[in-house]
Amino acid sequence: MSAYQDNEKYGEERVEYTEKSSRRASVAEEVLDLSGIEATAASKAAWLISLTISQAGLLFGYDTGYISSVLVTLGSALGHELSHSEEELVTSLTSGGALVGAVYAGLSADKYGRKMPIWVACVLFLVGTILQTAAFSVAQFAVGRFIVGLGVGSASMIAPLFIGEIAPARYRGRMIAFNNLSVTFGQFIASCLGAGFQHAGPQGWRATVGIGAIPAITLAGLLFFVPESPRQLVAHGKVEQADRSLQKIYTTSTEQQRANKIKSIQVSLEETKSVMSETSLWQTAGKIFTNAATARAVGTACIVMAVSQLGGFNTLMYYAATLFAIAGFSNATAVAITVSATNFVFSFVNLVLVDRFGRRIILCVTILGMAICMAVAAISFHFIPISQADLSISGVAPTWAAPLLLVAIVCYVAFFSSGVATIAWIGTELIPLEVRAIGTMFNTVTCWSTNIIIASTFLSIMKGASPTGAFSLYGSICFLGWLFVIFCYPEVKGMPLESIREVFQNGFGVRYSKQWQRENKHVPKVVTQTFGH
Ligand SMILES: O[C@H]1[C@H](O)[C@@H](O)[C@H](O)[C@@H](O)[C@H]1O
Repeated sequence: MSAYQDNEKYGEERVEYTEKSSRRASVAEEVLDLSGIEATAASKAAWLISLTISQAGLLFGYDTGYISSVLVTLGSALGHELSHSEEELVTSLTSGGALVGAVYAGLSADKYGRKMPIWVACVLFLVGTILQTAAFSVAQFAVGRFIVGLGVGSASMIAPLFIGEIAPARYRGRMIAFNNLSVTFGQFIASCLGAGFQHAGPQGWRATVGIGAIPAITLAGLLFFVPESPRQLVAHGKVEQADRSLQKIYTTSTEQQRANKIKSIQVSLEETKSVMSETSLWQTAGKIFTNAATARAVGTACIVMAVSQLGGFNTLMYYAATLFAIAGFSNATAVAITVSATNFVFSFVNLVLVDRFGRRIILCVTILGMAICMAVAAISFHFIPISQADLSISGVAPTWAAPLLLVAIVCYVAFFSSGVATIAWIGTELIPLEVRAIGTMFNTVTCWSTNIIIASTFLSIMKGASPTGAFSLYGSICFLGWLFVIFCYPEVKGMPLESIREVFQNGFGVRYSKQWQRENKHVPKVVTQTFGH
């Protein structure tokens, strides 16, 4: 059976599946018309464009990744040694900035297109980086961290959205997962450079921070060669430009196929507009909570995002070197590389597994794994004598305790990265179209607000409740998250949008989705997944 026939057969089933609602059926037919263009090979340009935009992810990763090594190498370069609360402040200010940046980018993206917010992010990255690199006071460093955060938030919101819009449907999952891979790659590079520049003297950290300016400049330059999102161009009535942009992405497409694609974009824009124009932004947001099915869909995405953050991963990303120094490792910045390296390597694993095995089974296995690893880390800490007053080592630990801690942390990161790290972002596929934009923003806001909680309380919790207490807390959150997934997370792998809507109609749809998966096991998947931050 040819790819086209496959699509046709699949389309028929999809239309049948959605015949309850004529409006949904008509949307399915619109999607059917795209089978031709979606079957054409993705051009080199499409990949190059995604690669370029993914640099925004790299910047997000780099700027959240270097703080771990910088905290332990700053010394008194900012006038005095930082107290634990100052460390928490400069760390969480980037998350705070990201929260503001994501909201701003989310609200203005439709007005200014996708490229402009990325350019703005590049400028913010650059200004924030210069301020930090040249800082001799905590205040200047803190302001720089906040400004960089604004860029991180904007990048975390726009890059996946942009990629989702230019990517041919067949490659969308991989292209967006690639963006997350760039985040983890940025974090990995940051920890390697941080460990390297530690040996360049007391001001070496300035080089680690300053290097972040390079990708910001190259991204700003390369962006001139990237076409604006066809969806954005159509939304602003620039149909001819949209056609040229599509031609670059689908090089072997015919004029008719591109016309169909543009028509389908117009239909989907109309749908969104008719819902949005009859209501204000707040009313649209209100819709999420007044419609039980929508509330369940958005709630599920946000809860999984919250688990990904409150489960404690970023305490390791931001404080790994501090933590390993507390646990008695002599070259803590080098040991901290294991965290970012594991994170990077296992995001490849997610990329390979997520469409094959589905989200639910991966989450069930990996979140439980995270909970168990946190419990082992808590037990290891129990045997390492740490004074709670100043988090310094105050005795001799059994020889197995620190290595066991390291193994537990590495396994935890592997579970995190191959599962909930990326799936938390993919979760926006659960959100119905009419509230997708605002729902996606809720998801991103959930990410950064829970991230702030983690980043600004880690050292205080370690001091107040002991390291064992802190890690038990994160382990318990993972365990609760696991229970949530078991009872409430439906499997929507390969499901058309119209069916995802049905999933949440009567409850969380775990059983419904299982049945759907069984019935559609052998149906080829085309134009079915939506991803995006
Ligand atoms: O998906 C990303 C990524 O995995 C990063 O490593 C992590 O720092 C972020 O918090 C997360 O949202």
